[in-house]
Amino acid sequence: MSIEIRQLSKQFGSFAALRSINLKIHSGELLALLGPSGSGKTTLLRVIAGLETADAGQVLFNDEDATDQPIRDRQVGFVFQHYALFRNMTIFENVAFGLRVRPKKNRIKDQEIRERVTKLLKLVQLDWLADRYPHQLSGGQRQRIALARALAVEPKVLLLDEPFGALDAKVRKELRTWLRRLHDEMHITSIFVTHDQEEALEVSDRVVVMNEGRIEQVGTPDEVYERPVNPFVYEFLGHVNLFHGRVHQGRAWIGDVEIAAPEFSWAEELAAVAYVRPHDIEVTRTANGDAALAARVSHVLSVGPVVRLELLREGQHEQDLIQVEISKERFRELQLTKGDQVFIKPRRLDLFPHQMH
Ligand SMILES: Nc1ncnc2c1ncn2[C@@H]1O[C@H](COP(=O)(O)OP(=O)(O)OP(=O)(O)O)[C@@H](O)[C@H]1O
Repeated sequence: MSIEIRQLSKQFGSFAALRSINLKIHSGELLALLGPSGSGKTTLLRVIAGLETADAGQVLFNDEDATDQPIRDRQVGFVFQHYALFRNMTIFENVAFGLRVRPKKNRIKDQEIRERVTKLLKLVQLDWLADRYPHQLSGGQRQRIALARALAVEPKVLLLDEPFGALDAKVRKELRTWLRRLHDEMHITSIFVTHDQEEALEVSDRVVVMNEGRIEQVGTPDEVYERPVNPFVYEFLGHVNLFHGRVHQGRAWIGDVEIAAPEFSWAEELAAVAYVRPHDIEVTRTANGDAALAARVSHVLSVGPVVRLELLREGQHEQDLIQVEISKERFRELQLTKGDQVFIKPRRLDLFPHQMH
């Protein structure tokens, strides 16, 4: 089922939770709604579900207007952050619930319910827990059961609101991979809300970055990470270093370091902010006669294959530490320890002249 959102707006009193949202979700896609707290992710999900009505705009399912369609006709399945499993029912009965409460004319036979529930429990790899009660399961297991329960009624759309939000980091990671695999098997159009960048980038086909009720950017994980359209997306997706500089006729300067910026050939003496990812900074022991920025190593974190350095530029404050990532091999070559002087140069950067926003 494809979904289209047209010019959707929603106010709570005088507060605008959604401001004229437009979005197309392809059939069979796994889409992440990513943004800071209060950016409108849950509200958008609830409007798509029919749990909330918008003040203006439309929701289309398979090109048909579903804006006024009641929730029971929308064929959506939900999974929320806090597993709302029924405590007094076995896991089996929890998954069967949606099928048992159907109106009589749509209800399937007991034998068929049994088969379908067993199949779903196998799908979420928890068929061995069928006779247990929710309190006898771990948090991660309960979320998988919540998903099986949502899938039982064969929804056309699956909506997940911070499904792994209440779980610890390790379980979250496992469930992410698991959700991705499950989606690849089922191909149900799915939208999940998260404020965790890594989760959105790792799991989804496309990411929708939201901020203050608006969509800032929509794209594949690679697109939004590698080519953010504005400073907000840049800062929201992973670590980024900010350098202040200037642009003039296709050249940019950060301190004495000069970098080609052909896309700004029109610029005349503009102040600019340069965004540089930690792995796009080159570190050397000596300046080799080139213009470079002098800095001092203030912290080294060398766990794993990538070494993270925190550097303090000369004349800058502690709060302006520069994060750099280099390979362990390069780190060994440089033999750096805390307090050493280094020279840095951005290898790749994105410039945002001040006048642009
Ligand atoms: N029923 C409501 N009444 C009044 N204000 C609301 C209501 N629901 C949401 N809001 C407000 O709308 C804004 C958007 O809320 P929403 O839950 O969509 O954000 P979110 O991006 O999902 O945030 P979070 O990650 O914290 O869940 C918030 O400022 C919230 O306080």
